[in-house]
Amino acid sequence: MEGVDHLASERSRAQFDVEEMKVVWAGSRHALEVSDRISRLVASDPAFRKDNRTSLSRKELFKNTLRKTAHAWKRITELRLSEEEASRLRFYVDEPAFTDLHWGMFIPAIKGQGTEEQLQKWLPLAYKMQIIGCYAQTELGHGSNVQGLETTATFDPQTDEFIIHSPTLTSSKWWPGGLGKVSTHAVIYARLIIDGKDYGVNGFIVQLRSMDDHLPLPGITVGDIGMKFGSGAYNTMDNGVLRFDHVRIPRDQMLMRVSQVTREGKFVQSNVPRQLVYGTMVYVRQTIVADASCALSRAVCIATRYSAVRRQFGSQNGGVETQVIDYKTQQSRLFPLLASAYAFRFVGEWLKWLYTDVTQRLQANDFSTLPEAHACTAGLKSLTTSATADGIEECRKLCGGHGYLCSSGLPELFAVYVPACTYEGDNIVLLLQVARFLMKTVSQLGSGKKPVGTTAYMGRVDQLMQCHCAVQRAEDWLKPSVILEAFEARSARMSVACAQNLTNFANPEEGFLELSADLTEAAVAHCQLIVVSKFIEKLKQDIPGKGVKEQLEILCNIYALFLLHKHLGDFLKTGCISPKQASLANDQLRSLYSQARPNAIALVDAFDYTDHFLGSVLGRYDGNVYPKLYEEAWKDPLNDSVVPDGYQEYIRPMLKQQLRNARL
Ligand SMILES: CCCCCCCC/C=C\CCCCC/C=C/C(=O)SCCNC(=O)CCNC(=O)[C@H](O)C(C)(C)COP(=O)(O)OP(=O)(O)OC[C@H]1O[C@@H](n2cnc3c(N)ncnc32)[C@H](O)[C@@H]1OP(=O)(O)O
Ligand SMILES: Cc1cc2nc3c(=O)[nH]c(=O)nc-3n(C[C@H](O)[C@H](O)[C@H](O)COP(=O)(O)OP(=O)(O)OC[C@H]3O[C@@H](n4cnc5c(N)ncnc54)[C@H](O)[C@@H]3O)c2cc1C
Repeated sequence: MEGVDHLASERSRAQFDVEEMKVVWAGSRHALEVSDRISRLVASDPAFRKDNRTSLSRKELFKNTLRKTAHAWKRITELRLSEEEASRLRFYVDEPAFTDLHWGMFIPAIKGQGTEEQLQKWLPLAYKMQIIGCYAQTELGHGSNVQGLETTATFDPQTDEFIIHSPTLTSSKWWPGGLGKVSTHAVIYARLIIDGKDYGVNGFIVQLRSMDDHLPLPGITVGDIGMKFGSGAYNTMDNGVLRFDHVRIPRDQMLMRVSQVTREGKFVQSNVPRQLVYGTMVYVRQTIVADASCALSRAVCIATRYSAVRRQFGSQNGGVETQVIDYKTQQSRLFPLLASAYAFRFVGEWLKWLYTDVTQRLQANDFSTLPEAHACTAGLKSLTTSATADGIEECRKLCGGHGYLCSSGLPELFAVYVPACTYEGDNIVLLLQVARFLMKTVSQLGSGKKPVGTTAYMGRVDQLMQCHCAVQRAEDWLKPSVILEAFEARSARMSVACAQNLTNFANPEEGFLELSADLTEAAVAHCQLIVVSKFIEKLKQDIPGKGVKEQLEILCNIYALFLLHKHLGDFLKTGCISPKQASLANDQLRSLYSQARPNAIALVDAFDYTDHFLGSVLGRYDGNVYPKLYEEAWKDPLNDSVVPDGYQEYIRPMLKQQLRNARL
């Protein structure tokens, strides 16, 4: 029934002020106003339709993306949207495109690694999209091992130029988004060679295509690397391959904030750490954490609404059947994901603050917090993207068979999202960075150097190695101090155990390789502690609105106790809690699911997603699922004709053959 809200009774059960929760989710009243206005603007513009995406060929899909990005840019300029509004518009258009890399990596790379003169020259062009750029770091042979990149930038003192060259097949740039067909320019990463000496990997701005006819400039070979996972999905993006044959660029196109090359060919290292060459990755990893909460909340919104609509079993005497959301198994799979979406939102907010703080410190030549910022962005990127990718797939299963239909929105969401576990650093490689940071922290404990920030708890290692969890009744698990102590003790004990095991190896690097699986588990424990503690910190703030804080407390406890349940082996093995306390935690978790149940629909409404953005028949705001599923099926191109194309060639002869055989 059109116009009827099938979820109205669910909404009426909510025990909190949804409008105020929307403000908490958005981050501020202003952010909510902008998001709400821009999402409706996109949803009401037919140029941003996306319901036919999965049935287009690659070429049609790509051209469609070009059309949408051009239309988006037209609207941004016509309406004179601010940077914040423009970025919300691109987000709600919801189609991976070269613009993600232009705004998300090319511009930040120049901003972070360019000198003042370079910013003045390149940024105005990039902001007006008079040039389009990408971030070309990864090569066919090396992605994770950035030090292993092979592209060379050799200084020629005769002409005051760098010669950019791809010496081997494996040195071909491979993967950069926006490179294949669109970008006119790239920030490329290459080994700096002066007078035969290798000064390591640095960034260079290189023009790739003519500004007149878009043809590759001499010495440049460039193209798309081919179809990727899933129909539609990430195939809107032109991930590319790029080779250089002795391409010359002026010396002032090396990004020179971190290191410089003088006219005479002298290499000069600034007083900033070399690791700032990796700064763009720190920035993007931070944005990816915030994005994880968006992708997960979207899947959870679809699965929650559908779980309230869907009914199976349980009817007596012809009465209505049970809503699947009322099954405890459904709740125990769905509600931790709902809680995770909120948890990732808040840790993303905090990480943004951390990134801003480290950036300000760097400007004042204070580099002390850079290692922590690197560890936090790397670790949280890894943790949240892995959980989100798994969570989207779980949401598909929570929707039963219908979740497998493209019209559920979940297959495409999964296909677009899952590479987040790989890009911007493979998740295991990033956890190993966190583990290195933790091992360094543990090794310095006796030296009098006090750990700070997210490792401050390690300063209480003696107490954490011995403490006993105080839980006696299930409700004791609701105390934030109890939860924090259990997570801190688990993390500290796992790190210390790894550090002790490492001392059994004569060569520490060999030991690190041998113990790397344990080390990644210690890193996960540390990162989960960060997420739990930032959720708890968030709840210490003044949060207005009837019942809003109470709901967030329930979600925070669900998130923490779900992790405890999932990683029970860690907690028991390290002796942080007893089997009896584990069982009490489980009792408490069940009770929390019952408390979340009446609020579930309102908690996903608080994400404030339009039906256009969700792109899901199952997740419709009005819950009118079945008629729309039925309608959608008839729109499939296969249903354009009643008898399928191919009947005459293949089906009919087969049937006739069977008939002949039967007569014989
Ligand atoms: C783009 C817009 C994004 C918006 C997001 C919103 C929505 C997104 C949706 C769609 C868009 C998707 C776009 C995807 C785009 C993808 C882009 C890419 O993938 S770009 C390529 C990324 N590549 C990587 O991440 C490579 C991974 N490898 C590395 O980072 C490193 O090289 C390494 C693994 C860390 C290197 O390890 P190694 O041991 O060899 O280190 P060294 O180089 O020797 O360095 C040692 C010391 O330096 C410290 N370090 C390392 N990295 C950093 C850093 N980034 N910052 C600070 N410090 C760092 C390291 O810890 C060592 O320190 P010490 O131990 O010596 O103290
Ligand atoms: C959709 C997508 C978009 C991308 N966009 C860009 C872009 O715009 N620009 C760009 O420059 N790059 C881009 N990339 C490349 C991306 O950054 C790399 O693919 C990524 O960093 C992983 O590197 P790799 O491919 O070399 O993986 P590998 O390192 O080869 O990983 C293969 C396996 O080896 C394991 N492994 C590797 N090293 C270690 C180790 N030290 N210890 C234990 N295990 C290890 C990994 O865990 C993984 O299981 C993109 C990739 C994708 C998929």
